[in-house]
Amino acid sequence: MAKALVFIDNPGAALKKSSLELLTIARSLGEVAVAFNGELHDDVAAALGAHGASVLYRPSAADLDDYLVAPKAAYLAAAVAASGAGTVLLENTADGKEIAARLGVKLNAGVITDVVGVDADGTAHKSVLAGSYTTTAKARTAVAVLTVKPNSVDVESPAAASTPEAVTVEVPSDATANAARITGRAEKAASGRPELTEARIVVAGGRGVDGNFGPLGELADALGGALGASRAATDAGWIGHDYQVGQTGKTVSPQLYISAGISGAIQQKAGMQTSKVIVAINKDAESPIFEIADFGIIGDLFKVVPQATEEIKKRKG
Ligand SMILES: Cc1cc2nc3c(=O)[nH]c(=O)nc-3n(C[C@H](O)[C@H](O)[C@H](O)COP(=O)(O)OP(=O)(O)OC[C@H]3O[C@@H](n4cnc5c(N)ncnc54)[C@H](O)[C@@H]3O)c2cc1C
Repeated sequence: MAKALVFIDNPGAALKKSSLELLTIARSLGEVAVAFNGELHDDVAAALGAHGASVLYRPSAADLDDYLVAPKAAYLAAAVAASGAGTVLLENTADGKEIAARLGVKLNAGVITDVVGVDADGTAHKSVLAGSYTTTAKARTAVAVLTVKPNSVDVESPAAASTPEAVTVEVPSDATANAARITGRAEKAASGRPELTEARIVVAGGRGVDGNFGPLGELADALGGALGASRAATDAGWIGHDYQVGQTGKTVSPQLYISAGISGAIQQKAGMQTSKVIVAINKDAESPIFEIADFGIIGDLFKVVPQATEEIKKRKG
């Protein structure tokens, strides 16, 4: 039976939705193994079993987080060899893509990034050219490495849970020798909102918010969503660059993307066009954002957004 290996870097106290999505894809490809790095809580190990993992690989070294990603790629290559996996699945984050690239070089494996769907035979679907085309690609190498965008598949649990076997993988002794060591870390203040690239709902604002993200923040909170922004808004210093969606910002693919006061330039679309449902609020009926919106509201966001928030709160009770 074909085997798929899912890499989960620092699973934390509870599995992220994006990890569950990778496990769902892995199960459609064959037998599932997980290679993780960092601490593994008992209930997370149980959740991995409940989502079909039959083997859990842990690195022999506990200090991989002290380096940039190179040693993680070396560990993962060893885990691929131990598991005999034909497909490796990682998150489509900057780190995930760098690990994938390094793994591809180490294993002479085909690497496909920005994946939004995987068929049972390993054919990957990816969104390209600012989301205006979908392409299919299949690696012809013995091992395929795929990085998958969050919110690409619905999470499913298998009928029967397994009790995974724990296996320690020896990290090659030279893995850290030439790797860049991290010399400092500063934790970002938590917003209390979901992570932008993981959120099921994103409320994004552009130049039209004119420096005031307050009403959009209230809508995001009423919906349990994340806040996003166009580059015009981040460049103006109204909100941090972390919030930027687009070609030079983050790529999001939520179930619902609410765009307010954003014109819909190609570079903005590049980061959000694969959203399942797009709602646009703009006072200019000719704005290009309406070309890709599923629902459009022509109006002043400072009138529309608070009304929507109030109505949503009322209905939620
Ligand atoms: C190399 C490169 C990379 C780039 N990368 C990115 C990127 O990653 N992300 C990104 O977003 N952009 C990016 N850009 C910039 C992009 O080209 C646009 O300039 C930018 O997206 C415009 O932002 P905006 O839509 O907020 O502003 P504008 O284009 O100025 O649009 C503002 C909109 O708000 C509407 N509006 C104004 N007031 C209101 C109101 N009260 N109520 C409702 N609507 C209102 C207006 O009708 C208008 O449509 C990049 C550009 C380049 C050249």
